[in-house]
Amino acid sequence: MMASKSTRAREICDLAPIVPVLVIRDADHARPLAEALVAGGLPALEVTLRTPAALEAIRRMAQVPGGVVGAGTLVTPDDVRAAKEAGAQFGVSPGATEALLAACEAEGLPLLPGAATASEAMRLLEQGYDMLKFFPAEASGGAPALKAIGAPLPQISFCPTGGVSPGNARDYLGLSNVVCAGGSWVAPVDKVEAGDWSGIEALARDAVGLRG
Ligand SMILES: O=C(O)C(=O)C[C@H](O)[C@H](O)COP(=O)(O)O
Repeated sequence: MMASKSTRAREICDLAPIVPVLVIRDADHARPLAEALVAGGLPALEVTLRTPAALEAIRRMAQVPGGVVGAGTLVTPDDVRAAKEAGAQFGVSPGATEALLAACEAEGLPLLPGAATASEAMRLLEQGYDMLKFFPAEASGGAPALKAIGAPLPQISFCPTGGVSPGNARDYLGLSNVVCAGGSWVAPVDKVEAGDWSGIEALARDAVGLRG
């Protein structure tokens, strides 16, 4: 049995029930946004590499006490190197390729790799990863699908992401193979653009209450 390569990713997923998935257009929003989410009880933050501001946002969020900032949307080895250089403490990818896994291992960046099927999850398990992102969660069958995958593969844990909302998060968080879930609803674009940091802190607090 290979040693787990997911030890650090699992620790990060254990920090809170929800990992905010962040799309940041203006790096000036990064620090107050991270402070609001951390204050609300969500310390693990995933900044998607989907905007030109993302790497600068990671740099700034990495300065926020109590936060653990990661880079999402890792697709290529160049993404991995850029994320690491910006100060990301973990990475998240929608799927997994040999090149991506090798780059994360070479850079020492803990990775939460994406899988949507039993075969994808089994291939990652063979390579030492037992904490995975279930993506796209709702489109792949939601909590019933993840529960069914977990029956024969109880040694793999998941962070479902994609379509997770306050309305369905409890369905996922109640599964024995779910450690946390990812979601963008805790940082809605209108609140970020308006600088409504207290509103975002309140959304984070509500998200923490989804477990239990
Ligand atoms: O960009 C990435 O790295 C992704 O993998 C996609 C995100 O995880 C989902 O877009 C979040 O989904 P929503 O919470 O439904 O908005």
